[in-house]
Amino acid sequence: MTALLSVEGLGITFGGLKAVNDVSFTVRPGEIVSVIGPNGAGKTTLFNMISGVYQPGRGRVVLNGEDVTGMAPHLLARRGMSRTFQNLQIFQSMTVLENAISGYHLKERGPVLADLFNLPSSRRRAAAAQAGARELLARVGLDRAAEREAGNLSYGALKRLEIARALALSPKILLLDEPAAGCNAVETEEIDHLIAEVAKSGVAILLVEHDMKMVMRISNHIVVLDHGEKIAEGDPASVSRNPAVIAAYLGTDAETEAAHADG
Ligand SMILES: Nc1ncnc2c1ncn2[C@@H]1O[C@H](COP(=O)(O)OP(=O)(O)OP(=O)(O)O)[C@@H](O)[C@H]1O
Repeated sequence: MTALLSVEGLGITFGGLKAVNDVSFTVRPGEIVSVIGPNGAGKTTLFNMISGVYQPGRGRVVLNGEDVTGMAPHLLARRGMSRTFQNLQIFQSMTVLENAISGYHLKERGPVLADLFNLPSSRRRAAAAQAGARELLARVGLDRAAEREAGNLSYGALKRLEIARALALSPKILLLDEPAAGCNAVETEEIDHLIAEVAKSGVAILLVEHDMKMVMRISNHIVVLDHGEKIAEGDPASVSRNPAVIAAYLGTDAETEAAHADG
């Protein structure tokens, strides 16, 4: 199957620091690809370039055959790219349902006058958004919490709500920035299942995550960054055995040990 997303030689420099340098990889429909690496490796910066938050200094982002390098997030959303952020972007004082509905408004902005005068077209859009939002809440296991204030949800439930909102855009690819950060083991497992289910439906998933157990469990493919460079990529088993990866996480002693073990 051909790539849905191609990242080609992407790079950016901040005041002389090559935060990301010449990084390339691809993501296919239904595939779960994770980007890992030690703190400061460049994961979030890479995400920000792919999702149009930062303008890359070098390289290209190709989505579904179209060069979308540096394209604004709302234009990427219309082309099928949706993302969540490391810090929750939930409206705490709104209900769970209202939060899910807000995802639809990102996509389906109708004419302002129609909304202002509450015309039938505007009412139809609102009803469709509400029905869609309820379906999404069922999909992420929050249907029974629809009328609750979002601020009263557990952290894991808030993370799932954020994924529901991103799914309202009917993405072809979903970028998840640390979806399990701050979650306990049970909540992480719920998010695991949700991500796997979304991928199974054909949506490509690109993930940045620190929880290594989760990454190893759910990823089809892993890209490893260190100091802005891609130092390895492959399936979970090969990446976890890779001496360069072990060294990046644990220091050079581990690299020496791994080299001895291999030799
Ligand atoms: N806007 C910015 N201006 C200057 N330097 C930046 C900026 N954003 C990131 N950096 C630097 O770029 C490097 C990569 O940072 P980045 O946040 O992408 O790493 P990360 O792998 O996501 O780290 P973490 O795992 O800690 O979230 C770091 O050295 C960071 O200090």
